[in-house]
Amino acid sequence: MNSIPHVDMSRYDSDFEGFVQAIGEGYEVNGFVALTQHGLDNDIIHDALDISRELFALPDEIKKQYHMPGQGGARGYTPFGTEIAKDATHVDLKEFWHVGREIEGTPKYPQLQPNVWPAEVPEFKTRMLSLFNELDKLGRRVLAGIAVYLGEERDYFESRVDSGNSILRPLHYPPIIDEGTPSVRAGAHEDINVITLLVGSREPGLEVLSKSGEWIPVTIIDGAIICNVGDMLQRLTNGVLPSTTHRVVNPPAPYSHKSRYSIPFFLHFNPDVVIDALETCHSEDNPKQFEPITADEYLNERLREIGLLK
Ligand SMILES: O=C(O)CCC(=O)C(=O)O
Ligand SMILES: [Fe+2]
Repeated sequence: MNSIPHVDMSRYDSDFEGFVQAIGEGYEVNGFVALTQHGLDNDIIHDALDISRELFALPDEIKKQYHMPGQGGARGYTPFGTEIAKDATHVDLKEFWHVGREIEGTPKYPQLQPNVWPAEVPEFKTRMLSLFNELDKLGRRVLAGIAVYLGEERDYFESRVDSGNSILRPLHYPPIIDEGTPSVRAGAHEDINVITLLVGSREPGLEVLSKSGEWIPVTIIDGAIICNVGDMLQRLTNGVLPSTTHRVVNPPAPYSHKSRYSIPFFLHFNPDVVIDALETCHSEDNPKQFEPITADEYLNERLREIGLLK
């Protein structure tokens, strides 16, 4: 692999079978693809990135008012130097805000906490929710392709993700002041969730670990959306679709003197979904590698490991 494969999303409507093969094979080999012709309005992406720049430019004292300790960083602000990649020794060089599914009335799952919005940046709410909804829709199309690739019905994931604990994460990596820091912008990790859709930064830094153990810089066509497999989908497929390790390294100058902004959308299962290997993904020769676990239990276990839940 010298970068990640590109998958043309317009084939979803024009050639679904072709789309299924392209996305399934892309994931089986790399765990990472870039989606082109995805139909997502560029203005929605740019408006969300612009407002996240405004948000992170607020003074720390203001941002910290929106930090909700004890909730696993599930909503609102998480300050610089809080998250640490699993098994890492140094914290990541980033701050972020978590937006969850916006729910009207009584939530079906109490695990989905209400959103927290910054009073100082009123448009943050509408812009983030429009990006959340668009990425949620796009993610479900990707999942329909994956379901068919795995020999399941096209709508296999629908009832399992429709009220999921999905998270939109505007991220800010500030300029690197101490060039000798042992920390990196985001230490090597795998995503916890089902799939991740990533919009934003075209600045260098994001790298994925190939099967042969080399770090490959992610280079993509402008406007494409990166989409990768998370640990929950890896468990569901008994490793057939790999959750690929990735990181964001500190770039060389002049990029190191500039902030980096990106917005991943972590698509999650509904909290009560039991993640257990699909029938098509295990056999006598390929026994189950993972114990069944609910999405909610698994999420909490992983949040403890990365320092977001005590
Ligand atoms: O900022 C990026 O490009 C990647 C972020 C990421 O991998 C994460 O937040 O899980
Ligand atoms: Fe990630």
